[in-house]
Amino acid sequence: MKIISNPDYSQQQELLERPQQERANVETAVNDIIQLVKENGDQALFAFAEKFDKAKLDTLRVTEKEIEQASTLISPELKAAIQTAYQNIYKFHEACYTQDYPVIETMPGMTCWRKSLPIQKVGLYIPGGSAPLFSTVLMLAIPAKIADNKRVVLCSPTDSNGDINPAVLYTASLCGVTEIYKAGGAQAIAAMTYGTESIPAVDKIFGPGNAFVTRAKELAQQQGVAIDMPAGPSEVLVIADQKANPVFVAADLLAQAEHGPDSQVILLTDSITLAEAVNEQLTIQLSTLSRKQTAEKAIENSKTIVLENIAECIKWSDAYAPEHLIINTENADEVAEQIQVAGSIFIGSYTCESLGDYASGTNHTLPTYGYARNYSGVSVDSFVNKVTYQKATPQGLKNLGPAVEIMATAEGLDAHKNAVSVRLNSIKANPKSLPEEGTFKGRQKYSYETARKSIYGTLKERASQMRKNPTETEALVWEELRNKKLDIKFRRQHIIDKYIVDFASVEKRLIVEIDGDIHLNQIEEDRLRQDFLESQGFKVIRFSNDNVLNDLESVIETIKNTSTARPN
Ligand SMILES: NC(=O)c1ccc[n+]([C@@H]2O[C@H](COP(=O)([O-])OP(=O)(O)OC[C@H]3O[C@@H](n4cnc5c(N)ncnc54)[C@H](O)[C@@H]3O)[C@@H](O)[C@H]2O)c1
Ligand SMILES: N[C@H](CO)Cc1c[nH]c[nH+]1
Ligand SMILES: [Zn+2]
Repeated sequence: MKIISNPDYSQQQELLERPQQERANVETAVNDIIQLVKENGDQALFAFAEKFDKAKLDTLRVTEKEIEQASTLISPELKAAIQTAYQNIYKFHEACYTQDYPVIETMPGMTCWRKSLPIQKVGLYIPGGSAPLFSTVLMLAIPAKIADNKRVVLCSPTDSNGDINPAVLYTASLCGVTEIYKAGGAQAIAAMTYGTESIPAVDKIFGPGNAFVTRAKELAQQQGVAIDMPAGPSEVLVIADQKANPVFVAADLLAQAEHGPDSQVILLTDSITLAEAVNEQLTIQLSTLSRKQTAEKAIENSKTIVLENIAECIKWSDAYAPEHLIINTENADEVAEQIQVAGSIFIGSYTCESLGDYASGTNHTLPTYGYARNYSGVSVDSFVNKVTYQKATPQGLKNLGPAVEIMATAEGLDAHKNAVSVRLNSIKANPKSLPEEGTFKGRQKYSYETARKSIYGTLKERASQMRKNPTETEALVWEELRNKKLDIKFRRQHIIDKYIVDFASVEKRLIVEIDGDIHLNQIEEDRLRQDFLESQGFKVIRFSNDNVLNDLESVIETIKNTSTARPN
């Protein structure tokens, strides 16, 4: 690999340039392909399968039988490995996806919140030209599963027998994706953009691919279809110091070089000795690779840059905005902290990129070609839309309306102002007809009025189970509270927004919680819960199991006094 020693900043842009993609040829080819798919639908897809994949197809949808058969064609070891990866990826993606948002009362009576709603139809592209990337199925189908998109379709090219690689089919089915089509390249992207007789048009297209796929995705955006990001030829940048093992560094560079001749790998180091040792290793390791020629071509586009120190390497790495960044230095954690721009970061000499490519848990669908500056890798968030909600009570409108009227007038938008004014006038004209703030009438007394509607179904089931199986202390307290024994109507296991509280008097805005030992481990969680409940106007009193078991009488006395001290 070419070694450039101590360049100055004026050379930075030129040295960090990606290999020029053949823009003009790709552009013309992709435009023609898109046009033909738009005009001729499935027929165009059959013709392109024959032209590019040498496959004669008569249907595009993969049958159930083909999916079942695929499972018999791959080894138990591979299945077990895929399942290990599945679990890690699922665990990480589920944990990073925050579905619950706080309900914020921006002003008294004006509440706002935000919720993730799954995108209705999504299309996953799985590359299959030079290698069948079944690992990419995990990276796209798992977040789709967590997001719960209504329709998930998958396209991938076939081999010359007209078969999609069995590992791709097995993994798709493991992730619950069974609507699979035999279509590759720009034509698959065009099919998911416009729809054909067999393949549906989707709302958003995901997945990496070669230059044709990436360009087609960019063009799809002009037709109102969203895409995850430009995820083109794989690339890696390694920052390594003199202590790094040159065998490891060379292996990491080759791991991405073998993806395609258009891949690029960069080594930034402060040690010429390491740079030379890595070059020796590249020669040794290249000779053993099955994809030697591909990797060799990529290495021709690649370089080692020797800089004054690791601080300089960090600056140059940020300027390159790598898809993958491996930090193989003594103080790798500190270096990682200082990085500002990268798709995914691999820290320390044992964290090779292959771990993330397959199974660490993170996503390998990442922005290439410098797009790490402004795009993130795929996550569950990529599969949902965040919808905002707001609700004003009459008091909320009275509190906020006048400011909106003034702003609308200042913008010269009378109709906007009127939408507020007509309501304020109606409140003024009929003040008595309005419900009192904070009171619950008739059927509104039930949980679903205080629960968050979107999760009420789930919580209702849970609350009902909890009512059937109370803890010993809950049962003791309930005996004293039930049937308005304290002249207060209490509900047990009552749902308020996303929480189930032990006992609540909605009318008195009083909540009683009995804390078991588990609460010792969730102090922060309890605090957030309490803050929220208080923000909704509830007073929360807590008792420990011991309080209840040792002195139930004074527990009940406290509840009685607290509640009577807070009139409606
Ligand atoms: N950035 C990421 O997150 C990421 C992840 C995985 C893979 N990748 C990259 O994905 C790419 C996969 O590329 P691939 O080629 O192996 O598979 P691919 O499935 O993207 O492309 C194969 C298809 O390209 C089309 N094609 C081939 N030659 C063509 C031509 N001359 N004109 C028009 N269409 C043509 C064919 O239809 C073929 O089926 C690699 O570059 C790899 O580095 C990137
Ligand atoms: N390195 C690729 C992401 O850019 C992902 C991959 C799949 N299989 C092996 N590697
Ligand atoms: Zn890879």
